[in-house]
Amino acid sequence: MKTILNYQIQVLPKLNVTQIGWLLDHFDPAFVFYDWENATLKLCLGAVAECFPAASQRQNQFVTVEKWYQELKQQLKLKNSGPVPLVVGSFLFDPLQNKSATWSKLARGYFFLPQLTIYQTAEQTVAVSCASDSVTCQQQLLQLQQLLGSAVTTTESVGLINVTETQIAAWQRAVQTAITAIQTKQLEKVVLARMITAGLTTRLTAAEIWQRLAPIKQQNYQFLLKYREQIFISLTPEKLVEFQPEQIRLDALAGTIERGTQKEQTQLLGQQLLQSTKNRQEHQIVVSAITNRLTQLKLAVKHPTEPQILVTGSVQHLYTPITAKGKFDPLNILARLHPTPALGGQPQQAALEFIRKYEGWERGLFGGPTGWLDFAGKGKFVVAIRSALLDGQRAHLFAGAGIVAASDYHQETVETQNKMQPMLNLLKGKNKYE
Ligand SMILES: C=C(O[C@H]1C=CC=C(C(=O)O)[C@@H]1O)C(=O)O
Repeated sequence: MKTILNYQIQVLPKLNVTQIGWLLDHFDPAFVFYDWENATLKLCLGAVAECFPAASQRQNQFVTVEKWYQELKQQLKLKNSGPVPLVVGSFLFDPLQNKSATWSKLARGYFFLPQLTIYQTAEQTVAVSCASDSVTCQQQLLQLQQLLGSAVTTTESVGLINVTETQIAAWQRAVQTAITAIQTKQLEKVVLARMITAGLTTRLTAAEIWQRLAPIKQQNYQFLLKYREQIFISLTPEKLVEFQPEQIRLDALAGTIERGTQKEQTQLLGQQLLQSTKNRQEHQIVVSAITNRLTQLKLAVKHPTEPQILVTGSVQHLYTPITAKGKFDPLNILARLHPTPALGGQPQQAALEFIRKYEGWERGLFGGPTGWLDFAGKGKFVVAIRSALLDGQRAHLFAGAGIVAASDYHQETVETQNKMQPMLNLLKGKNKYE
């Protein structure tokens, strides 16, 4: 007999950061996603159903989620209006990379249909409770009310110890190898990333991490995914794709320069970035690849001819907003787009093989699409860069840089350092992010 999934909606008072943190600590799995573009927050707690996108290497991770999502869609009795349940989670960057111990619990990627989804906008906060029967839906809403009433702040003072990067010399050699491969036309571009590992004096809870992440007001998406006590967080400026009915919006983001301490200096550096041939080339490869892939799917693609500047907390980027219209299947779009040359390279397969061979560690969820998809034609996925994996008293931080023929490994090292800085500050508990 086919299972039926019900859901119920309840309006709530606005949640504060303490309450959000409290809920994150009380549920596993838990996911929170703050979207700076429309100032909305989605808080997803407990699982009605789960999916591990890369559980089998034989099947494409997007196909696995598509099948699971379609089954859920058939089970859901969708109402005509109001908020609806979502599926949320993270795909792996590359399921074919060699496995390491780092990503233990999250090594197959992770998606779930939440028991409770809380939508918070400037105007209202609404909870959607989902379960196989209406009594459970009610109980979940009651439990939520009780937890919200008992929320207290937890603050840990954490120190960083042993910040290590065993592979820095190897990474710089890989950058040199990439430059040679590009100069000899084996590749056009490849993105190489670094991982640093830090010991923490104490284990950080999801609540504590969210209390540090949430106040960071930059043009960044913020998310936290907790699964069996492993916590993956990101402060990413890069939207991969936003799905709206018959329209998608994307970002081409590639080409980087530092930002200044003063506004004028930042603007001057921005001008320099716009005039840099190396960065323009790095950027154009991404715009062309996205445009080609979408055109092949018979979508009508539009974008400005000149890139703009996007300023984040520690660096600034060349940025081109892209829109595409037509009929599409969201998971097929994700499968075609990921990885764009902003995270993989060009040509895509040759770049992936280069990364597998030379990067020397497992990217796991770093650089993968993370986000949500509802059952009414909407969704949004960001690229999980400027991210960190917290596992007990250990933190792994990740950041990469696009390598083209004119790259210089010293500059790419500084660039990746700058990209990691906001996450390092967060772990150190520094609060000057504005
Ligand atoms: C791969 C990362 O950044 C990408 C996104 C924007 C700019 C990039 C660059 O200029 O290299 C990268 O392609 C990262 O932050 O880990």
